[in-house]
Amino acid sequence: MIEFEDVTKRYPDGTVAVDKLSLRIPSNQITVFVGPSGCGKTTSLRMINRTIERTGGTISIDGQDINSQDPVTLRRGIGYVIQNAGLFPHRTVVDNIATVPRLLGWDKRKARGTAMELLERVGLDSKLAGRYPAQLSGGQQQRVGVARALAADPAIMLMDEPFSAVDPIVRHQLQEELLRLQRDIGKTIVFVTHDIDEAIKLGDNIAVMRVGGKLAQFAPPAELLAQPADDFVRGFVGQDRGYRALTFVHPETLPMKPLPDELALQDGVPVGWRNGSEELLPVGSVFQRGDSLRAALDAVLTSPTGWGVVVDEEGRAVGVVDQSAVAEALRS
Ligand SMILES: Nc1ncnc2c1ncn2[C@@H]1O[C@H](COP(=O)(O)OP(=O)(O)OP(=O)(O)O)[C@@H](O)[C@H]1O
Repeated sequence: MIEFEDVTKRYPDGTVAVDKLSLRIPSNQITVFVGPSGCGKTTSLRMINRTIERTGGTISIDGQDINSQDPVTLRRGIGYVIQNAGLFPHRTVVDNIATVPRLLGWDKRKARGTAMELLERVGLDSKLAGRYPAQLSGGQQQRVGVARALAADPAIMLMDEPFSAVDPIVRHQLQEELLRLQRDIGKTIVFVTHDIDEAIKLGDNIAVMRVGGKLAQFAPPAELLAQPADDFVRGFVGQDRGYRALTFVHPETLPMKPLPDELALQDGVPVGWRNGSEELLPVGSVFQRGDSLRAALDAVLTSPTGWGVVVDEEGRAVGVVDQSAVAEALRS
């Protein structure tokens, strides 16, 4: 656990970036700092690895005050990922990833071996190992950044707007990959973003901050959406929080109907809707039994027939739900 107790940062010019911040960041989970520009997110994050020194209060990791540790040693045990990846331009991908293990004194072969494993783990082809950062796409660079931060197997990862500089599709992929990776590695991740949707998607807990470096609310996303602490949080979470909250509703009881004849299948996988002409209409989005009500609603809204298709883990259609069933679930 990382604990902030009355932590303050006053910059030399008098700016109070963080003001008496107290919170507990649980281990092995993703905690997201979110808030408007200038609210002190980055400052809070960087005080954890002491790249910014606090001016008041205490920060401890597993009960030990970080000021009692040598900052260089502290930093080597904490992965750090930033926007635009921050890769060393004159080092190849594999050498970038191997940076911290090499600093820790691992021999070159072992460090490179680990780097190659990590390359695969973050979804990159081993062929990219010998390239330089400028020869990669933005999304690939971010993946290398994540691999580099993971190389020494730190218990903690700090991520400062790591996916902000890539286009929305790549961003979505990187978010999915991070969640997949986290299911395997279970690190204590502290993630900074100004995007509430990203916070809701990734966070086990979300710390909403307001300008002046004050904590407005610390809660799991479902609670934040259902019970914003005040008007500031309500405004920040946005008008459509009711719709977003459906992400956390898992309707176990949506009545499913048998597959209608109009649904065309190929090896059980839905490929389109028949409507009397040669061309099939697109299926729309599909969802699985355990998915959220948001996914079910999306499926019925994007299906040209109003039937949302339910699939199994292999993507094979198992039934459909109709709009009235989803509307009923929304009311309950
Ligand atoms: N070196 C510095 N000297 C003086 N003030 C600073 C310094 N660094 C940051 N600040 C100020 O501290 C406040 C918090 O900055 P910080 O970068 O932590 O905010 P942030 O929430 O991460 O913002 P953004 O989302 O725009 O990156 C801002 O008012 C900023 O101008």
